[in-house]
Amino acid sequence: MQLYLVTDENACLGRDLFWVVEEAVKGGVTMVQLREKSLGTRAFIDRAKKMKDILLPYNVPLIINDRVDIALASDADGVHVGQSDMPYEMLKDLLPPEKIIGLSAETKEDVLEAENWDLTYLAVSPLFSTPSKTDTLRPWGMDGLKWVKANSKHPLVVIGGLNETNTAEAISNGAEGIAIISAICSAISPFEAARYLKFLINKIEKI
Ligand SMILES: Cc1ncc(COP(=O)(O)OP(=O)(O)O)c(N)n1
Ligand SMILES: Cc1ncsc1CCOP(=O)(O)O
Ligand SMILES: [Mg+2]
Repeated sequence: MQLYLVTDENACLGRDLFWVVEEAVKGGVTMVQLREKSLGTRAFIDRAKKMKDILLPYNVPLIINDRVDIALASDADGVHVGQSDMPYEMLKDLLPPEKIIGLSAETKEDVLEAENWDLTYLAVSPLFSTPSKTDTLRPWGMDGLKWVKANSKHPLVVIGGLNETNTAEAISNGAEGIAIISAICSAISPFEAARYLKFLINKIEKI
């Protein structure tokens, strides 16, 4: 079960992004996605390399949002793409076979199409509506998650509005990864927020 931190510098309340990420990892985050929407290519590569150096001692994989070139240049562990990013077939050709590939599914059609592909995970996106990303289609909701679980062969990550109040229910309905921006990045203590979410995940895993 993954506690998956997706970064957003704006959500970090003016605190250093690397500090926020390392605190979250110390608290129990098991995977990190570097999500940069306005950084130039060179600055993105530099940031990815620094992030990788920070994550390496914790054995936490680094995923790059959207950009396969940045993932290759920084030797990150994988890429997350959405429905308007690089198509799966091209990604598969460009990435070494051991790299992680995550894909967002926004519709039932996306879920069924992804059955043809060899993904590391499929993201149910967004599970709930969220101010952290507003250019989304209709949220799946818990009933939508149940449908995806019944119709997909892939491990499922949920994203959008996840926090300590709904993590357990998402796991009971089939999520194998909980992806989060604000409930960790904007927490007073990213360490404590991650620790509590990890505690909830461990608790439900034991049931
Ligand atoms: C884990 C995870 N799930 C979904 C998304 C959203 O990806 P996408 O639809 O490509 O939107 P952007 O993040 O690129 O704005 C994600 N990043 N991570
Ligand atoms: C990147 C992304 N993709 C779908 S929802 C979302 C934002 C999730 O942010 P939060 O955890 O703050 O709701
Ligand atoms: Mg994208």
